[in-house]
Amino acid sequence: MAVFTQVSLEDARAYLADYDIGEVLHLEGIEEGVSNTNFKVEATSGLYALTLFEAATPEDGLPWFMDYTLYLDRKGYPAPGPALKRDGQSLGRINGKSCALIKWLPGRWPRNPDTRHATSAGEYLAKLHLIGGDFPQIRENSMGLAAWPGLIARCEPRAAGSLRAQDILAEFREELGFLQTHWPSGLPVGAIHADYFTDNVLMSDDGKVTGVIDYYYACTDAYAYDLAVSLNAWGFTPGGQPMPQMISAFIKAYHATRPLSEAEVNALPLFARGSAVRFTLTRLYDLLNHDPSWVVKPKDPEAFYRRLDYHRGIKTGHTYF
Ligand SMILES: Nc1ncnc2c1ncn2[C@@H]1O[C@H](COP(=O)(O)OP(=O)(O)OP(=O)(O)O)[C@@H](O)[C@H]1O
Ligand SMILES: N[C@@H](CCO)C(=O)O
Repeated sequence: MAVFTQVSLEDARAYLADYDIGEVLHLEGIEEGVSNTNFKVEATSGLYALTLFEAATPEDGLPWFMDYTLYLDRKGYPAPGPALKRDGQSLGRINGKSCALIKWLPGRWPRNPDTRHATSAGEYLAKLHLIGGDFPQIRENSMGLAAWPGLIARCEPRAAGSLRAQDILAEFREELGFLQTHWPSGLPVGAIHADYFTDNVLMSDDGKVTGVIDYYYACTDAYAYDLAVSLNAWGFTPGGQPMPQMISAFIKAYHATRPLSEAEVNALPLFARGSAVRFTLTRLYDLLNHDPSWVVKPKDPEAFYRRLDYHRGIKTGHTYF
């Protein structure tokens, strides 16, 4: 469940009085999600999501996230742009947390995605880069290559009690050396989503993208890195086994919409290794610091760890096609 902070209908009405959204009719806590508190808001002017930002979302990134999603929304991309208060602000505070009222987007994220879903998702990732890539504000990737040594160090104290975690961290220290030496540079860079997982892509019943949500890791980085993150998210079974037909459907649709340069294709295996390390580490950190009394279940780091071996065996990015 993802209602970490309670908000009553009265609290919400008092806060939302600063917006021109009509009367607030209904407020419903959203069970899904692991990072922030979300409510569905029904007002006479339509549906919205009220998000309260919890500790996992960096406070100093909030203005960037709001401006970026507003930019995307205004350019016609299906992003949940923030509603603005009468004073023009998109951010506020409710019950001690920073919050935003954002557009409610239709659709449901695909529970059992097939190549049809992967095709539409690949097309919309490319559109995100084409439409929003030139967003003029810069935000460093706080979960990029430079952050991984620190993430390993933060996992280490808790890993003392787990031989498996120690093995993974020892291997990652070596892998990191390789990634740092070979990390591609000089590729096209712009605003990227950086967390384009199936549960962040809403779709219609016929498998077409209707909304892309959750921009709270978005940043300025290589488009090909965003593609590698997404291939890891869409192209593997929940247990971490590759599904080459899903990888192929996703990358072909991406390439048909935003053609990749040869240098970008060549960078993909390394970027995919890096992204496998990134998500294994954040999941491992969450698992090592998990308190069994918490209702949110930690995600499985092993499933991401398994992706690493697959990408190590890929000699050229053309294999993904
Ligand atoms: N703008 C929106 N439009 C429609 N549905 C939304 C919107 N925002 C959130 N939701 C719904 O709420 C659920 C949880 O939201 P979200 O994934 O953003 O939670 P989170 O805790 O911030 O993220 P995560 O679990 O990925 O870290 C989504 O799966 C979606 O069903
Ligand atoms: N998408 C991430 C979690 C939230 O960013 C994961 O699956 O590990």
